[in-house]
Amino acid sequence: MSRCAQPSGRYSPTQLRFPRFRQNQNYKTQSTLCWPCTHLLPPSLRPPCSISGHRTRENPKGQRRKCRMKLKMKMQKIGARIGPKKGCDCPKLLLAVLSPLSHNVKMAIPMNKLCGLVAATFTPMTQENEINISVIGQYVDYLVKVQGIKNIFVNGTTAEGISLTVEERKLLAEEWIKQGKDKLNHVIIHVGSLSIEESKQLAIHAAKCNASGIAVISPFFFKPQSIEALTECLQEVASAAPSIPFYYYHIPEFTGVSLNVVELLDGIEKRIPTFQGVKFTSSDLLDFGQCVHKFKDRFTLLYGKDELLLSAIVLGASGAVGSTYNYMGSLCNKMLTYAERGDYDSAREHQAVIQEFIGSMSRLGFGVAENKATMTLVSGIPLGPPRLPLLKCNEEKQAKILATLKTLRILT
Ligand SMILES: CC(=O)N[C@H](C=O)[C@@H](O)[C@H](O)[C@H](O)CO
Ligand SMILES: CC(=O)C(=O)O
Repeated sequence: MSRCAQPSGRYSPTQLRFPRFRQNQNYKTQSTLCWPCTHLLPPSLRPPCSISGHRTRENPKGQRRKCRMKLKMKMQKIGARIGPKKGCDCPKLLLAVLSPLSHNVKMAIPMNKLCGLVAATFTPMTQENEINISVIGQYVDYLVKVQGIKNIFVNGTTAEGISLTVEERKLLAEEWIKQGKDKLNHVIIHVGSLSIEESKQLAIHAAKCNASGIAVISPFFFKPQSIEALTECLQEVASAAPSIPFYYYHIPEFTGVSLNVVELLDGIEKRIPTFQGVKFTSSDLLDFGQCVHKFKDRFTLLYGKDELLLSAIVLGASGAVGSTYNYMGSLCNKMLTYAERGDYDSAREHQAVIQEFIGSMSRLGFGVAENKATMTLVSGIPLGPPRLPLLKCNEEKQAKILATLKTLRILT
């Protein structure tokens, strides 16, 4: 698993140990529009005269440099630069710039590529099942300081995103982004919904809030029956927020949509210029392995089964998104460090603890309710009960979870 550059350009001690992570130093910190494509910009973004320096009515003296400077400054405003054709991001950049939502929006290409561990956050609720945003600041600090987690995935499965109203989802997105500012590297907002229109609204909102990216699950009542149908659904949502990176969230166990991801990825950037990667929550390591093998240079491939992460790392996962990183992030970071050093015996020991925990939780009936109770037990942050249709984790189960956490020394 590779780790990526911090926005500041500095690296944390663990990240420095990862050779593939260091390669990412070269990751673009700015998006590039090539000179030939500058003429496709709207007139307001173009210099008032030809960039070639030819004399025109608007540019009687043929002032080439002055015009270039003006254009450069305009591009800087949207977080981009002008550069050579090689390595340019023209399609993405032009889409973002030409979008009606583009004013004052920074560019789609992430400042730093998403990798390493991403915690799928729980949604804090009061005992009355209302959203409780008051503990989100404390939650972010806990993730960063205690678990060494710098990326979050908001309003997903763990967060019961699908059971929340659009207004609640917007409020949560705003609060997580606000609290994560200058503390977290990436805040990805899940905007999937049964209604594509609702998804689009959420995507537009996430972009306005400066989310690091959006993710979308497949619709799951009326299901897309083909790669083409799924691509159209994703394209529709992505095009509503052309200024931010887009991730497909593959979770067939929940959506019932098990179309092969490797087939979906083939040529997807032509349909979705902001396509950035996949959050792959399935134990189909054949499909995942093929995705990595064919697309790792183009896309970010995040694995989502915490109990199988070590296998996914061996296959070349870019990172991982999971619920247990909320409270076993530091344990899992240690596993990654061992794996990166090539010490697979120690890495396996750590994966075994995680498997032991998830295995024993599964025997208890491990769902978001039990998971949420575990996070409350480990972190001390009151996260409250889940929402219906999920039932609260009862006291007896909580006692068993606590005992397991202690036996495995996850909680001391
Ligand atoms: C269904 C679900 O919530 N999957 C999570 C992420 O996608 C995982 O983090 C699991 O909770 C974890 O792997 C335990 O099975
Ligand atoms: C685990 C995860 O990624 C989610 O809760 O959506």
